[in-house]
Amino acid sequence: MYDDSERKCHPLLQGERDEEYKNGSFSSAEMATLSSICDVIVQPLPLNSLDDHGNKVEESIRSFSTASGSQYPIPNKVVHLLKTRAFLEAVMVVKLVLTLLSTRLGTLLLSGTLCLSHKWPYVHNFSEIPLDKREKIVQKWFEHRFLTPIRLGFVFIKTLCLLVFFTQVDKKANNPAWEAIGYHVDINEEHPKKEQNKRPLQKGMVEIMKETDQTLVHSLLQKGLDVTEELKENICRIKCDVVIIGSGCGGGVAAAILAKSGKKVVVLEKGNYFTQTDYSKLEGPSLDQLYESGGILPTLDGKVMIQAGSTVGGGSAVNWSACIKTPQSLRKEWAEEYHIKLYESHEYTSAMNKVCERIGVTEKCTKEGFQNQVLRKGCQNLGLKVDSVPQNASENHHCGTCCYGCRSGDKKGTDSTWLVDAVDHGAVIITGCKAKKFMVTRNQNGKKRRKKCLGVIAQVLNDKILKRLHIEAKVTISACGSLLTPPLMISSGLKNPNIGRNLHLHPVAMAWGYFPEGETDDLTGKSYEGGILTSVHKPGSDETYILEVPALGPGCFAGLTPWVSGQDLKERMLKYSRTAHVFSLVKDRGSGEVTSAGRISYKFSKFDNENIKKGLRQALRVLIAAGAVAVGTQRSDGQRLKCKGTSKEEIEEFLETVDAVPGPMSMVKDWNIYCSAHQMGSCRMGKSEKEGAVDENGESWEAEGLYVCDASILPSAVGVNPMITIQSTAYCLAERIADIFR
Ligand SMILES: Cc1cc2nc3c(=O)[nH]c(=O)nc-3n(C[C@H](O)[C@H](O)[C@H](O)COP(=O)(O)OP(=O)(O)OC[C@H]3O[C@@H](n4cnc5c(N)ncnc54)[C@H](O)[C@@H]3O)c2cc1C
Ligand SMILES: CCCCCCCCCCCCCCCC=O
Repeated sequence: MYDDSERKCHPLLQGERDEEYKNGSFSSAEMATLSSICDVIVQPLPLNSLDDHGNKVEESIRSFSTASGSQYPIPNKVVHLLKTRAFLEAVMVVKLVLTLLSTRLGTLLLSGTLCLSHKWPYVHNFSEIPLDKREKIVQKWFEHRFLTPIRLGFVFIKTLCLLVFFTQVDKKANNPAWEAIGYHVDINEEHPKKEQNKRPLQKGMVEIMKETDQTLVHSLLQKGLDVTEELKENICRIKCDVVIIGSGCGGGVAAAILAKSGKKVVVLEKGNYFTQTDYSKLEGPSLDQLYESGGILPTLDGKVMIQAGSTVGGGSAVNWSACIKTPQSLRKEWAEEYHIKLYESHEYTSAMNKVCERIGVTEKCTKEGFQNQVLRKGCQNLGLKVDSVPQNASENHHCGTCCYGCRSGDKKGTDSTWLVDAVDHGAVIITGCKAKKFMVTRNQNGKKRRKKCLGVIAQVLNDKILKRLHIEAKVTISACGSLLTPPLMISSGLKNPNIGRNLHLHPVAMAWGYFPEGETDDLTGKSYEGGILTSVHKPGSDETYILEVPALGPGCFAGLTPWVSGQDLKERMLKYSRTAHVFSLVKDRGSGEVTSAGRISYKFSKFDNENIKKGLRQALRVLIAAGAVAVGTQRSDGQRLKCKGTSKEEIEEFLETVDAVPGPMSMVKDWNIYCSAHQMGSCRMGKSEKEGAVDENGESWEAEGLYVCDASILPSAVGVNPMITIQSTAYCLAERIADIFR
């Protein structure tokens, strides 16, 4: 257990909150209904219901079996997440479900005869119905083929309830369910590598959350910035050569290259700055503080759960360290089909080499974790190619929690590489600072572009500071990532039709396999231990899927697990530490749109569905070949197969039933939720303003002096983990911008 005085992590990453959770716009009746739905999702079971076949049941399992999702503050935290993280329609469908089920008539409408009894008043509210009947009602709605918005409301409640239940922690950073599911987090684990410099970016850092109206200007002046204050308008005006919005893969590289070229660079980052000594390894607080929308970012139809980083270092601070160079075939495609000659140039090859060198890419880790062992063993047993995945970390890096920030300090995100170079050359990073609008005017000389960008207006994310920042710069670079660069450009009045379109997600379908301790001794460790993504199966150039393994903490694992009954969910979670996931990632031809923050629509193409199906079936074959005793998919009906003693024919028969099923909003009985951690293409490069939002130098076709240096400019989906491609592209564009300056 942890003694608070010893706690060594950032308060924001510790998790527990003292203040009461308010219920917002939900009435007490609706809160009672929500609690009774959470009571179904995480269901109190009879004491010996999770018996391990008569063996002595550990006390932790007994208390896990009786635990309920209705326990305070779980429903209240669900409401808090809905209010703070969900898009409007999600809140509306949940509100509709709760309002209806809080009345007898509404419950009758949604539940039919299951809400009737012989006792007065004969028709009951949902929260008054016995648990077994409530479970039947929820099961019915999960497979209801009509009124699918109502089903989506139940799906959102299920996902949030499970995420909260398995990620909430007490003041000692403990969760009562973790012992039962075999999960353990030691937040006080010493850093194997004594960090040389506690906060390597400090000398260039202005952290808005630590400033006040009285201190901000002084802090900015101290960093050598040209700052003037306009008291009447409450504006703090900063002048610099280059302002970069976003400190992730693209922004970090651009900041380093341009600062090194002698330019005064200001980086705006809406997230906060955390270093290895701040990270807690706690899933809940880390999702909340280090991820866009707290890690809860579904597409508008609920079909894809999206994750993107939002902290200093952006995605590179939370990603899984896979460093795969841009495939030669893709470089050829981008050069020939999209006419982006950069990608067939030596300039780009050289940039990739410099990027790999700067972020310390190593070829092969010394020891693989459980899930990567499963992938490797299954591929080898099937005679499939399986490669090691280069990492931007040392070869003996096995922290396993890079997805919550690398506490070992071994992973080389932009926060410990490119941004360090930038501040070493005078760059200033302003955190907790959200760009709201580019300052765009008509271009007087009108030579290059109709408009000209003069800089950016930013909001400080600290309600104790009333000032707004106006940053004037010769060059403005948007590096907000594919989900947020387009909304920023659109809210600044830019109209190029490619802005916010052609969004690619690399959709991921997950398969799982269970490997009981002691039954497959060659597969050691637990699902959440060791290097996250160190092996990959790439079937071949004509295929457009790859197989890899994910990092899933208990909350995300449970949130993605199909819920078929309270008993089944708890039985599945008891197997958490020895359940391996293998995902199939598709180089998508389908695409989506993101024209305002947090509102993402996306459509799978027929081609993508075919490849998802192929990849998912192959993932299941790999899991079976690795020796899983049971395998399954994330399909809503809990699609699975017991493998022991199953014949090849039975396996193939099962695989025939595996498909790329639609999402929860589609009018089908069985649906699936996919995932995405790679977003790209929503402001793609093009050889004309018809074909792209920016030109081959990354400059907006509409506004002179406005550039984009993030994944949004990529012409299409990459097909492999994109970090090297993004950083190398940013490297080339920043060098070109520096040349323009020269
Ligand atoms: C969980 C996860 C695992 C991944 N694993 C890998 C991997 O192993 N290998 C790999 O190659 N790729 C991986 N990726 C993908 C890779 O990290 C991303 O593709 C990459 O980080 C995208 O770079 P970017 O520059 O486009 O944006 P990001 O790196 O996302 O950076 C954008 C930054 O801009 C900030 N921002 C946005 N809007 C504003 C605003 N208005 N004002 C101020 N700041 C703003 C955001 O807070 C964020 O910090 C992973 C991604 C995730 C989420
Ligand atoms: C509340 C449940 C949210 C669950 C989201 C889980 C998202 C996992 C992302 C899986 C995609 C992996 C893509 C490859 C990442 C490495 O490059």
